[in-house]
Amino acid sequence: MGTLSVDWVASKKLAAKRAVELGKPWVLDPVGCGATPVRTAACLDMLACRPTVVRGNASEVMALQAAAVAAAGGGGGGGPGPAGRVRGVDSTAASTDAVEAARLLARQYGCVVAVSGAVDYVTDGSRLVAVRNGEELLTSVTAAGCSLTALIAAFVAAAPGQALLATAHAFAVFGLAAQEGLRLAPRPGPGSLRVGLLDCLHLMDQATVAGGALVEELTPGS
Ligand SMILES: Nc1ncnc2c1ncn2[C@@H]1O[C@H](COP(=O)(O)OP(=O)(O)OP(=O)(O)O)[C@@H](O)[C@H]1O
Ligand SMILES: Cc1ncsc1CCO
Repeated sequence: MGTLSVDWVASKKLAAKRAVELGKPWVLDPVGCGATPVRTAACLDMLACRPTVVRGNASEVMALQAAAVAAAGGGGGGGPGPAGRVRGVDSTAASTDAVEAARLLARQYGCVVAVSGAVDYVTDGSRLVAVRNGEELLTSVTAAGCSLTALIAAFVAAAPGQALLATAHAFAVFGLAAQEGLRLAPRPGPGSLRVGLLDCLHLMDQATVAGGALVEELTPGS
């Protein structure tokens, strides 16, 4: 979502609508959804433009889902509840708490919804995939989540028919790059992590992904 100036919001909507017309996937990152009414309304407006994937932290996904239900005239308009309350752009809830909201949102909008956290969850409303390649220090790197969203967009653009698995593997690659970046860092802090993450994303190879990606399908019966 970034900055919500009038021109930016209008531009985002035009870009999303054109992408849909051209059959190109796009990803919504509902930054700070639930933090202010203006941000929530803007996120809902973007959701109506039919993203291929929504990627947020637990609080953002729960707030967006509650707002989507309210907008559709259903109950639940009273906000996301204590677990999903948003403090600025950071999550105050665990990703596990947002799985059901993610599933409902994915069903309502026919998109993939991904929740980042200690375990990352990705769902298309039917299937559910967990990714366990997280690195906790990433939460101290500003805009790590936004960068992850950009990586998801690249993966989904490369495999548009497989948005669920492309999203899950973007999480895995991002986490692996962070872990390796931290291992190679001169000091174990967020500044060094930021640089190490970029280096390791650039140097990522197939063997590292094949050997390290912890992507697990949790769909019942799978
Ligand atoms: N508790 C945690 N333990 C391990 N990894 C985590 C944890 N929380 C988040 N991550 C990882 O951090 C990355 C960013 O996710 P996060 O949920 O912090 O996004 P965000 O809140 O949208 O970030 P930002 O606001 O900085 O853009 C993801 O790759 C996720 O796997
Ligand atoms: C939009 C934006 N600008 C800096 S950080 C950030 C997103 C934090 O999630």
